[in-house]
Amino acid sequence: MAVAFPHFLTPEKPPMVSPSTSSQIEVPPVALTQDELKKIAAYKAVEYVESGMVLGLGTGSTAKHAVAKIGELLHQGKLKNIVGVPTSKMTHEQALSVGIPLSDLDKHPVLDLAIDGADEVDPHLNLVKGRGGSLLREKMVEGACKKFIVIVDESKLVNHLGATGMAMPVEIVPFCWKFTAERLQGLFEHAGCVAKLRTLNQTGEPFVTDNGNYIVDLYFKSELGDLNVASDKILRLAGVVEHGMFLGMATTLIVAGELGVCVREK
Ligand SMILES: O=C[C@H](O)[C@H](O)[C@H](O)COP(=O)(O)O
Repeated sequence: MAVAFPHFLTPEKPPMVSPSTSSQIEVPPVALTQDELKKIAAYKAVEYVESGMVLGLGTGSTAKHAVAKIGELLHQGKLKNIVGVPTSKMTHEQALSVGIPLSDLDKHPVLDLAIDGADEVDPHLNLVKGRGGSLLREKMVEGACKKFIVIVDESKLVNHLGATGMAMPVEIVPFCWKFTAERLQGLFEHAGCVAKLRTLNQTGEPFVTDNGNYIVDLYFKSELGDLNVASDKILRLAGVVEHGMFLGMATTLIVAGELGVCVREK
């Protein structure tokens, strides 16, 4: 499945020393860092960007590499007439700083392509997103795109969403958040769910999203079961704004790993 690294990335991967010049000692390549893998996936996704496109600009430590590369290509004149719709305040700032003209869903209700990272990706290209605090704007923007490319390093691949003991984020309104958190936990008692309000490390104050809401992270001890059923149950709860399961939305997955970069269309 893995394919060779594209030529523009080879400088990032130290060359093997040829046996003929190294007295038969082969020096193994230095392992790439997680950030280098994220950059490889992001740059691969940017190859899909064409002049004139309206782009959904993702959020996070992987998506930021794509935003930076798009800005660089615009600056070099290799891309023209790009309009970006950012999925967070942070991406809005970054996109402006690298010179990407911005718009929103009111002016551009249909987008050509979105590129964004994810916290988990399952074999059906379902995603968990929002561990960095963004999910609502991402879901709105990426749901309006004709093509949605997810970019990850291989550590994000899982067999089942939410089965790793990691957070499944749910954005809720601040009003009576304890009540909502308890009801969320109660929905998934069968899966040993524990619901925790996300707080800031320094102050212990609630983390506040770009939309002025709170996030409750759900932790499961066993498998969640049918994801669409779980999604419906969460969304039916008054007080919930959105959750971080992105089901059936991604059209393309780009994974970077030690063996290379792999592209999978849905
Ligand atoms: O809340 C953050 C977003 O959903 C990110 O896209 C997601 O958390 C992946 O972020 P990163 O690329 O930093 O791992």
